[in-house]
Amino acid sequence: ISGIHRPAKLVIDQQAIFDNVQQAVKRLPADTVLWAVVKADGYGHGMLQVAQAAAAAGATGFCVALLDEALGLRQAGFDQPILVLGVTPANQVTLAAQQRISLAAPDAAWLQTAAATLQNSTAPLSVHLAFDTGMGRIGVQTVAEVQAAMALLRQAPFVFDGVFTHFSTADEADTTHFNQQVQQFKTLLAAVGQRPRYVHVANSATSLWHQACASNVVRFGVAMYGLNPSGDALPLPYPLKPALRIESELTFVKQVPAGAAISYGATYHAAQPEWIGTIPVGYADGWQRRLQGFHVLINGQACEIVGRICMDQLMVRLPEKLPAGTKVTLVGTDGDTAISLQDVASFAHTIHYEIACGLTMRLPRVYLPYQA
Ligand SMILES: Cc1ncc(COP(=O)(O)O)c(CNc2conc2O)c1O
Repeated sequence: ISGIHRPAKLVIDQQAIFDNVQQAVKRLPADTVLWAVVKADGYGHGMLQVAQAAAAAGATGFCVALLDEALGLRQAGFDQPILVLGVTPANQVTLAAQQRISLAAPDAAWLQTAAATLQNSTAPLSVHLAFDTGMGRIGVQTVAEVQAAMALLRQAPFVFDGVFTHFSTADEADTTHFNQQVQQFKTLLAAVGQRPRYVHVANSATSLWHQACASNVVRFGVAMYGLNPSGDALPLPYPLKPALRIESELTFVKQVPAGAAISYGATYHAAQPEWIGTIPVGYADGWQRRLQGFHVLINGQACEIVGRICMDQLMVRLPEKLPAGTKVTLVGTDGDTAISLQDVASFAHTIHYEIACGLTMRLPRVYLPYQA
């Protein structure tokens, strides 16, 4: 049930997605392609609409986390290469083979089970062997494990399409761990022998701040949404356009006397007679309770969120009496003030990835189209 009868929405600017991808494609090293990372419903922005704009801007493939997300892209008519970055249960890989979806292979044991699952499959399974070079999540870690996997990979039912790794500190100024991962990647890559078609290591941060080693695919996620992978730790080498705004309206306005309590737990008391506005957004929309004390923008002014954030509503202190229906900006620009997803994330002691992915489906998404 999306709340189209509620004045609250996510506005996703597909032109920003298009422009961010186009800028990145222009900067790709020779013989390198960009695959758009559209997992988690496009980091909350809408998987299909992001995929459409990214492909129009030059993305030649997609990365997702789950086979189900890949199937969603295929069902929507996307025919490009799709790589599932997470571990798909090895006994459920038949659909991937049938739908020409590439799967991450985490080790030889997985390959063994996948081969048994596919013994009657008419379609081969495209796999990318995952190297764990220091992310500590999935993949082979030693030359011996690479060799064990290679013994299975170069024969039916597999098409050995790629090897990849994932850097855990590419968005940090300290490059110690990053450099160790690069070295380990080179060691494991050497054990592969003849390289597969795709060799890839780069997330957004790597593509922005590092020369990706021996890699011919960039797995472009957070920067496509216009967000700095480092938060505000590292300066961007080129500008990115944030794609997401969150807009609502005041639904109720009242004046309260000094000492009046606001919201659950009566944790806020008006210090003097105050105008209080109610906004139809709450933690069930992903606007976390810990954002109490943060602010929204109304008529270009920051208005503090007062009292506990409810499931479906929150209250703010207004500078003056304002009519119900007054526009509210939770994320975006209002006059010469702005609230970024990073601002929200910082206040909530988290990262903008989590804020974006946490915006629930109850908030309707409105798309501003791109001009190719
Ligand atoms: C294997 C892999 N490649 C590429 C990306 C894209 O990274 P980017 O969005 O920084 O460009 C991710 C994002 N994975 C996650 C992002 O946040 N938590 C994650 O697990 C990933 O897990």
